[in-house]
Amino acid sequence: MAAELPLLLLLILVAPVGLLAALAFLVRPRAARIPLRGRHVFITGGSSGIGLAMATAAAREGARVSILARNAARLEGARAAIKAATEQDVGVYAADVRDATAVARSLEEAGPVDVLVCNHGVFVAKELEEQDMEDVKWMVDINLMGTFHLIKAALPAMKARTRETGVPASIAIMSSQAGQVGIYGYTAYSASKFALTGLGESLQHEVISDNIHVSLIFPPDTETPGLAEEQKSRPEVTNIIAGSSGGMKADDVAKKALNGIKSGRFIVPCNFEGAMLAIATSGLTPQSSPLIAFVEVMGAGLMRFAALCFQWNWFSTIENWYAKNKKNA
Ligand SMILES: NC(=O)C1=CN([C@@H]2O[C@H](COP(=O)(O)OP(=O)(O)OC[C@H]3O[C@@H](n4cnc5c(N)ncnc54)[C@H](OP(=O)(O)O)[C@@H]3O)[C@@H](O)[C@H]2O)C=CC1
Ligand SMILES: CCCCCCCCCCCCCCCC(=O)[C@@H](N)CO
Repeated sequence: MAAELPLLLLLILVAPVGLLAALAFLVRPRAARIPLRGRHVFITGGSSGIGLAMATAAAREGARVSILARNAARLEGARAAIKAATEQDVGVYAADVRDATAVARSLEEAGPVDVLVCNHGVFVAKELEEQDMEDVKWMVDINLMGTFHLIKAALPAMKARTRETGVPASIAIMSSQAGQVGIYGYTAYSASKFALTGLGESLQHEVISDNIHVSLIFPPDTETPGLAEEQKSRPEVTNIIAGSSGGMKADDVAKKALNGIKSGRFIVPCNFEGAMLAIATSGLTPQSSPLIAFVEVMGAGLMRFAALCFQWNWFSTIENWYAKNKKNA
């Protein structure tokens, strides 16, 4: 036994190092640094909440920032706020992401983009039975189809630009933790956000040869005008389950998002629960960091167990709430 002890210690030490070395060789796409200074960052939904926080932070880092949203007055308000905070002037484009022609026209006017942030998004939480099909379609049209319109319009010039400069570019897509796990009240919203993962994974394969990195960002509940509006009518059960992940401020989400973009991360979690969710849902997602890949490989079983505990808790919440409110009596 005593003779085997050094051997055992060696194995315990060597195995992880060997795994890490294997992962350093394996992980794809290769890690990249995507600078912001002096580059054109185009942010949809940049007039409010997370988008406005990202636009402000990017301007502060010396990027040339353009923002797109529908409401022209709110856009001008955002432009003035960013000017006051950073002394930088941003370009504003009034368009609805559902209108492919208007989106293309805005991108044409704004000029080639280095970092495209598809952040626009709408959400109304309701049980599907209570939700009108118009609202379902509205969320899918804006959150999913709008993102398609943007990427289709921006991609040709982005590719030409990376070919010309050799500097990597980024397409970032704002998802949500409700895009990693379906929860009560979010059938339509979750569907629109889960779909963005399929879009992003496939797109990353298609654009990697052009030195373009895709990032999917997964925030928890974040203090924004959008959340304040949502909370006026969000089902109580949704509030409780969404509370499993700690709320954040828009500025902190913006910082996490921009750091993820700059380091070319495919999956960008924003808080501790988000990091756990990312491991639990890592599946076949691209991964450029050997260290995070190591945590994913080692943590998989444990995170599955944690996930089952969360589901147990959520189903208990639902059961108790229905028992108390006699919904099915
Ligand atoms: N806040 C939260 O709790 C969370 C938010 N998210 C996601 O983050 C993103 C931003 O959310 P948040 O900051 O809260 O949102 P806000 O509601 O505060 O802002 C939404 C922005 O999107 C724009 N927008 C909405 N619809 C359209 C459209 N059809 N065409 C163009 N622009 C549009 C709005 O401008 P206008 O209305 O003038 O068009 C506004 O600038 C969304 O994708 C959301 O799903 C993810 C997780 C949590
Ligand atoms: C294995 C470990 C599991 C870790 C914990 C999981 C916690 C999940 C909570 C999901 C919260 C969803 C919030 C959606 C916010 C949003 O998008 C709306 N505000 C609309 O914008």
